[in-house]
Amino acid sequence: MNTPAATGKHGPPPALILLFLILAGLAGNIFAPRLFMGFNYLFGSIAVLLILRIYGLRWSLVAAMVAASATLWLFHHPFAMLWLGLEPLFIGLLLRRRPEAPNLVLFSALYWTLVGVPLIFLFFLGVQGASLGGTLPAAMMYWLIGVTNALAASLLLNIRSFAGLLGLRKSLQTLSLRQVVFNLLMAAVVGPAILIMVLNGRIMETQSHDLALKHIEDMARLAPLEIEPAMGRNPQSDALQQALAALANSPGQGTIVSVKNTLGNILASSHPAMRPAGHSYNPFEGCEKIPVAPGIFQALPRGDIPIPLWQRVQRSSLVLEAPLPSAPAWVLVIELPLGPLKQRLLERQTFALALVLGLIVLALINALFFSRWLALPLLQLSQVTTNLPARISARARITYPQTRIAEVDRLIGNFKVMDEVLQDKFREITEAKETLEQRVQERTEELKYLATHDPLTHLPNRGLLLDRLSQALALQSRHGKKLGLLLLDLDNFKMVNDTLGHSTGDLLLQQVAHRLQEGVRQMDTVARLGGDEFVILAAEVESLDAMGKIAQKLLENFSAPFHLNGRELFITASLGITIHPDDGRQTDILLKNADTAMYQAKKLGKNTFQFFTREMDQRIRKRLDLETRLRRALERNEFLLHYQPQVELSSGRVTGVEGLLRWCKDGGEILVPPREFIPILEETGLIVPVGEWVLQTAVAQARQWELAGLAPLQLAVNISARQFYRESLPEKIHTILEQNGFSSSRLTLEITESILLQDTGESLSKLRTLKDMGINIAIDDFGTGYSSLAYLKRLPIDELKIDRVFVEGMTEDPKDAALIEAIIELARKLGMKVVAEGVETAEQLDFISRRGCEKVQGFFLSRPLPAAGVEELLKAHFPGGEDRVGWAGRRRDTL
Ligand SMILES: Nc1nc2c(ncn2[C@@H]2O[C@@H]3COP(=O)(O)O[C@H]4[C@@H](O)[C@H](n5cnc6c(=O)[nH]c(N)nc65)O[C@@H]4COP(=O)(O)O[C@H]3[C@H]2O)c(=O)[nH]1
Repeated sequence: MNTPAATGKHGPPPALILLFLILAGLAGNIFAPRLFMGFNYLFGSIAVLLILRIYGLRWSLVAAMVAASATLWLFHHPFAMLWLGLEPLFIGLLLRRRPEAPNLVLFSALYWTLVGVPLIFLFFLGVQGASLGGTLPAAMMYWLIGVTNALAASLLLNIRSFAGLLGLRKSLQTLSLRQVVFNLLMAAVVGPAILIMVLNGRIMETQSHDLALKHIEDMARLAPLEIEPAMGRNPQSDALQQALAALANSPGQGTIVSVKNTLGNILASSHPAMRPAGHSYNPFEGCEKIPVAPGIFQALPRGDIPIPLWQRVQRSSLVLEAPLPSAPAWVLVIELPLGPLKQRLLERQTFALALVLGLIVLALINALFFSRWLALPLLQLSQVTTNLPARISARARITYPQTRIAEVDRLIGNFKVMDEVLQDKFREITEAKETLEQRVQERTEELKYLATHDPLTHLPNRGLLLDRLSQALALQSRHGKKLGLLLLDLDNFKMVNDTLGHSTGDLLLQQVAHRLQEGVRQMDTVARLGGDEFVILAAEVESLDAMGKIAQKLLENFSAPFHLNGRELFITASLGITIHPDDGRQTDILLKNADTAMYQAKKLGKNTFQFFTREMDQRIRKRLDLETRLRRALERNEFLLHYQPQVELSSGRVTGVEGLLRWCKDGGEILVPPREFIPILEETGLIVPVGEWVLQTAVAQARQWELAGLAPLQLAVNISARQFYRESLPEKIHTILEQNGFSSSRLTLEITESILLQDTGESLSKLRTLKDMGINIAIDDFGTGYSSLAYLKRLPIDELKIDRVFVEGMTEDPKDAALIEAIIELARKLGMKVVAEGVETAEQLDFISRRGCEKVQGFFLSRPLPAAGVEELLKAHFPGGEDRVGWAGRRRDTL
């Protein structure tokens, strides 16, 4: 069924409810309780109106027709169907027009006033020919019944459990305060008014009935007394006629007093129409004979007459038939028409009805106004507070309703307070939002800035540089000028960081950035690539010369000292320059070229600048190639150790060997000299695993020689800075010594002075650990570093190795000779041994030995040899560890 209701989930099915309501409507009109005066209470329209609200107009019209069909029987005319059927149509149309105020009672009152009552008048006056006096109360009665039914339907819809039973949809389940107030106010008046009216009607009816009964009983008592003397033996006598007429006149108009025989023929009658005598007379003809009291009956016109009950009652009479005591063959018939009595009653009833109707109309007006007065401020409040947050956020002015109802006024007051609080909160939120947005914007700007700038120096970062570079390249290619990219790297910046701390390093970088910016043109870009690398993008440069001048100027900017945390620091930089379009056309290639050139500048002794050249590129490529090959060399077993003997001058014995790394092809042919590949190993960090391999191999070899019974040798192994600073170095050495069963006292680690420069604290503790393990420490290339000699005092050093450069020049350069003498003297005084490196000639050997140097090492005595070579040498010349064959002496004597 396609009805608007049918939403009840737990109640009976909607179709069943509808059917029930239709039948209830019919029953309400069939079993209409009698009120008074023959009026019945037709309450079928309650069900019809319920159907109208729940199932809509169509079904209510059907229900109205079904319910009104009962009036066919009640009024014996189909006309009533019209006014009963029109009611839901009228109300239904009004409901559609005013869905926001579905006031059934008001709409019903309007219907009955405008349509129902005129139709009733038309029907009773026009069709049935009833009197106005009889129709008026009927019209008022039907008005009252109609409005009361509408009120009952409305109240039923207001009752929660009833609404639930009917399975009302949500919109009907919620109640309108105005409606409820209206209904209650109406019910408070209509209920008692109708009740009083009905009771009053009933009482009056009973009274009038009793009065009529008393009349007829009185007459029945009086009649024999009056009649008998007058009748004699002749019923036709005038005296009897006069006595009957006198009797008939006594109770009131229209009473017929007759005497008839047992056959029912009139003998005498007060009514002239009954005469002449002999007519058959039956007062119950065409009537129902209703017993009222012993011997007294009501003659009520039969129901098949097409008039309503109240009209039939008006036309009824009370009839008494009793044989005369003195002449039992004669029957006294008294017919008392109830019409005049009922007429009087009707007039009084009409008055009462008019009063009640007036009262109800007043109640209706009052309920309408009162409910509106009560509910209006609430309605207005609900309207102004609909979408309150949105209104507040739109800063809309809210005009709150005013009322004299204290509770509602308080509610409105609460809303106002809430509104104010919300306004405040909203303002706060808005302000907070604005602040937040501002912060987000600032932060976004900051992040944008950070994404393109270096936070330390505030210079453009690599990203921004590349961006500007590509823009500049695009512009440059249009107007044909050159563009220079200068890559600047600070010299020994790591040392500043390591020795003076990172914050000083940062300060230096900031000052460098400042100087660089001051040293370039406005149109140029200074960027920081990271670490201590800066790039200057010099646009529109005329020539290479101009570029050189820029580089020179930049370097000169470094001539003044930097002031860092109260210290003065001189720092230099190395610059690599590349030119667009000569050296390349792409950003990454130009950057790489500048880097290559800078690297070259470093190699050339730092504090200088270099232009990029193709050869540099090739060299770099070669180096890269070397690096790649070196990475694989360890796995491929391409490393090898050579050992250079060290000879003790006092005994002429080979007392030690220095392990030296070689990179060989399969056949043993040396691939790259150590001085070329070892720095690469150091730079790449490969020196750490390779150095470990060296230690392992050298120790294993020395132990092998020991086991082979060769003279015990002191094994010297070079340790690079990276290796030295590895935390695990002592443990590693310990393991290697352990694994090979080699004494730590036979191992000498050669470290360079640069190691000691880096972190004295750490190097001291590490040296102590190594020393405590029994290992000897030698300072390699002594004299070439820049360190102060103070460390010699603090550090546990056993040996100084005089660098080859001094030995090389000592025979020609007295300064070298003096230096060597000084070193030997210094070592002796500090309790250290001295080893002279790079002794190539007998003269050098002689010079050195006369100066008191303990040990020598050099090509003059022996080049670094493969392990087998060392073995051969030892076996051939020092079978018992001594130079029994005078090898050392001969070597000395060869020159
Ligand atoms: N012209 C000349 N040279 C002589 C003479 N006597 C010795 N030499 C060379 O002088 C270098 C001595 O080693 P170094 O000063 O420690 O200098 C070493 C050392 O610093 C480093 N090195 C070599 N092997 C290793 C190693 O296993 N580990 C580490 N970290 N560095 C190593 O490579 C440097 C060069 O090693 P090599 O080329 O083997 O060069 C060796 C040796 O062949 C001589 O009379 N005349």
